[in-house]
Amino acid sequence: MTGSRPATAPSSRVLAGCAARAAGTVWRAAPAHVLAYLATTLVGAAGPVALAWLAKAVLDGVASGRAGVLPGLALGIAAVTTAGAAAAHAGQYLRAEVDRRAALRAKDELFAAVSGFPGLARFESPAFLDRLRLAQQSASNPGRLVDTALSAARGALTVAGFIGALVVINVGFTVLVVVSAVPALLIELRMSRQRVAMLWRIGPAERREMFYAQLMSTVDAAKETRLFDLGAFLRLRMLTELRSANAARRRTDRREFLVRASLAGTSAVVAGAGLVWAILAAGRGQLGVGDVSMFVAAVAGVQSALNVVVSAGVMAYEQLLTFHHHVAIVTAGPGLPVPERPRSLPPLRRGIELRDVWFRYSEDHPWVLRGLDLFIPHGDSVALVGRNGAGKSTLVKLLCRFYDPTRGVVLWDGVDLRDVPPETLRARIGAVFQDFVAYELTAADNIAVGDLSAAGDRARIERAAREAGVHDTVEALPAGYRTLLSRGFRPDQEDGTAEGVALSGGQWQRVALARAFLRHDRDLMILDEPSAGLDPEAEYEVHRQLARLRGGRTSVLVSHRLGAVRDAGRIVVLADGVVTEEGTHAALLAGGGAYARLFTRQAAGYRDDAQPTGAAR
Ligand SMILES: Nc1ncnc2c1ncn2[C@@H]1O[C@H](COP(=O)(O)OP(=O)(O)OP(=O)(O)O)[C@@H](O)[C@H]1O
Repeated sequence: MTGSRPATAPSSRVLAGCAARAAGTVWRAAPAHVLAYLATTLVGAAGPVALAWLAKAVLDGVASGRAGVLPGLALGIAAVTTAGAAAAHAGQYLRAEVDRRAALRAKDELFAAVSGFPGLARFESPAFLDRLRLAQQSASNPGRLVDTALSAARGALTVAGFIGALVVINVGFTVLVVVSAVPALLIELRMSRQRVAMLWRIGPAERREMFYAQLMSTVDAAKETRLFDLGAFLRLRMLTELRSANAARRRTDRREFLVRASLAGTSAVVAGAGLVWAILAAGRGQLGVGDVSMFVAAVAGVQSALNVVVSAGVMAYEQLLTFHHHVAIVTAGPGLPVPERPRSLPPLRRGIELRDVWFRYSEDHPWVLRGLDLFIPHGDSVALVGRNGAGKSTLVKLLCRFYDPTRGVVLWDGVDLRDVPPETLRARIGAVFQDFVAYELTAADNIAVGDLSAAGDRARIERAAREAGVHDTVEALPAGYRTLLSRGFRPDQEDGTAEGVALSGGQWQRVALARAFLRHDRDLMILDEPSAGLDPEAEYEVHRQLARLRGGRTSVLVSHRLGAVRDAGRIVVLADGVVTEEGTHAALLAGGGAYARLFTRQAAGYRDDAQPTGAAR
């Protein structure tokens, strides 16, 4: 449901479900504020009608010379006007507060769902990302829906009040005014469906526009965009996307403008006809001065209140259509099959087996793994090597169950990973990923994300940092472990943290390693290029530490630096989606296969570099 394009507008049953969900969200977020807002709405709705009746009474009193009633009526007008003004201001505050509280709740619900998706596939689906953007934009919709529903109710009350007055004066005309609003409602509903469909169509262009804008405004891309002089190129691309989105919006706006102008013209004709009739009737003595005043106020009141009802209904419909994306995401389910009867995952005893594993990222993508068989014995270190794109990182992602194999199974001591809740599996795994995240958080938090139970436990964090060889670097930062590892945010004054800093690539690599060291006691440690970016001494030191801490535990190491993998208990070469060679460093060298060729080539590179120094001696 979340991964595909919505071909048609959701059915009215689905929209009713969305409305119920939005109402529930608002009610749970701010019940007292909603009730108070309801009260101010009632006062606001009753005000204009009461004023029209009071004005009629004043005019009738003046015309009939009953001056005695006038002071009471004047007081009444003053009271109604004051109450209306107070209700309007209180209503404004209450509406904003209901909006804020409901948006907070909706956002919480949305991101709880999104961060709960165990797999990665949805985040690689453009349709899902379009939907997520619209869902984020609709976080305020539940609050706004209350607002629109109340405006509709306010409008309906005003209509009812004025209709009471109009009916007394001219029944036929009353029917005409009300019936003339029906086509307007139908036309507006159709236009709002078209607007929402347009917003969905321009979603990709708007996301691309944001992407180009981000490239031009973030430090990550600043080096390349400046050196390659990409400013004008990116700006042009951004503006092209913006222009195409604008063109679609403009077409919709123009159509709506023309239709609304015609509708307004029709209303004006109806009101004008009413006015002519009232004046002629007054001339014939059929209507008094107060009646004419009431009639004019009632026609204008009914028409404008009907307008309010129609636009509120249409707005609510539009808000529901967008909020539908939110509901689709929060009710989408996990995205990876969840076991009906989940099995527990005992500590690893025998090993992890990939049995005849076939994998491709989607049906439109080529096979990455083609019937791969591999056993990772408990307590052993297995190194994965192979050319770029051979599927090493993909295999690692299957071990973490970010995806399920397209065919075949991954077994943990014989238990299919599909039968285990993903969070249970992941709690048993430690990892450094090739594309680890540089969080814009403090140094301490950046390490603690490896195991949040260590947050606040400075001794544990420091130990991990020492093991990763980054403790001295962090200590030397302006605020030590409290230093923000980003130059993108202002320091938190209250917290006393200093100006943020930027770390070097190798220093970041060590921070990522420190996260893994926090989890060194897990059953399986995955190290995907853990020493990329480290200087040779640091690399040697890190691998020594890893070997010491991991001694007797299971690990999978992915590295192109064959010097780093030679000590692994078993080296596995991947090519063409299968294991082509497997064995110890010595055995593979002796075998003279692909590994031996790669290793000899790398080693020769080092020897060639060393030659001149040796020759000079
Ligand atoms: N998320 C993805 N969606 C689609 N295809 C992907 C995705 N990730 C990787 N691939 C493709 O899968 C293949 C294997 O990629 P993978 O990252 O597993 O290779 P690797 O052996 O780790 O490469 P490297 O040594 O360059 O890191 C590549 O052809 C890549 O284009």
